[in-house]
Amino acid sequence: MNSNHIDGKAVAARLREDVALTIASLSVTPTLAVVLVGDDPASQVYVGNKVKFSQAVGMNSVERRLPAETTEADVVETVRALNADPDVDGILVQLPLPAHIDSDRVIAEIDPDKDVDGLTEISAGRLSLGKPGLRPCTPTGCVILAKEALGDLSGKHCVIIGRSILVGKPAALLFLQQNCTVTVAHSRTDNLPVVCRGADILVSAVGRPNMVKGDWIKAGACVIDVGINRVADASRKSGSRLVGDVDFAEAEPVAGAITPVPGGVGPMTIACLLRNTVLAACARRDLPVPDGLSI
Ligand SMILES: Nc1nc(=O)c2c([nH]1)NC[C@@H]1CN(c3ccc(C(=O)N[C@@H](CCC(=O)O)C(=O)O)cc3)C=[N+]21
Repeated sequence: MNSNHIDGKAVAARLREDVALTIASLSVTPTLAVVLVGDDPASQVYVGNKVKFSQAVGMNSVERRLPAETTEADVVETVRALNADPDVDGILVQLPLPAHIDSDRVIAEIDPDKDVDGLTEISAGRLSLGKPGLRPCTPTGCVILAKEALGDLSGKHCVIIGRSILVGKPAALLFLQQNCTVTVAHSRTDNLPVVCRGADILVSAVGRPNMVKGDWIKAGACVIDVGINRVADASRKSGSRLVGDVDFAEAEPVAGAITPVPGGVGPMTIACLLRNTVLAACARRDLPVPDGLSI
């Protein structure tokens, strides 16, 4: 691995180790519940990984697999039962849900104190107000990786491309909390390459393969690539491969530090989910934030 690559797999493994050590020191075993509706193969892989890693760190894992034709009312009922179960610390409803189900309605049912995805209105409000609460996993992973490369982020200009509820917006608030100067750019931003060239930290969360070019990047900048895009590749047995939003070949020689895809932000998302589950387990019992899990 090149010296300016940020090794998300290694940082995630370290975070999972910290999670495992924390769990070993607690008098309770945190429990993560995952709700999966339907049989989208990509979702099955993520859910499988979540279950595998939660068990590896010594956490209990509960799965609720429901058929694709499950009604919205039945999914809501499943979430309510997990809310009411005192042994369940974290609830994740895998997205996207089948088209006949309103995911906003389902997410609104999740007890905010068990909302390990940080997606409820209460969690978003707590983040926005700077109050304690559960933060979305992917943006948290971005902050941890930027700190891995740069240390203290105070005063850095962070440009985020993308304003999604899942990544862009919460990332802006989390980098602001790190005392960054934050710019949120998006599809209507004028002179996007010029805006990006002002960034000390460039976070791309768009979902367009190879969109961010080398000349969009300030020399020495830290580049965090959230995009996970599958593109055709006839040279692969599978016929495809994953690429980020950043044109890696162009960006790598310019950047001071850069996350690869795969092996960058993706593994951090799952590690942060496990971290959130431990944080939820502690907060629900009025225990302090464990040493080693603060960022
Ligand atoms: N409620 C909810 N919360 C989520 O956080 C959520 C979700 N729904 N639905 C699906 C997306 C997608 N997602 C990923 C997590 C890890 C990798 C990951 O670890 N990727 C590996 C590569 C995996 C591969 O090779 O296929 C990597 O980037 O290195 C990818 C994608 C979480 N999501």
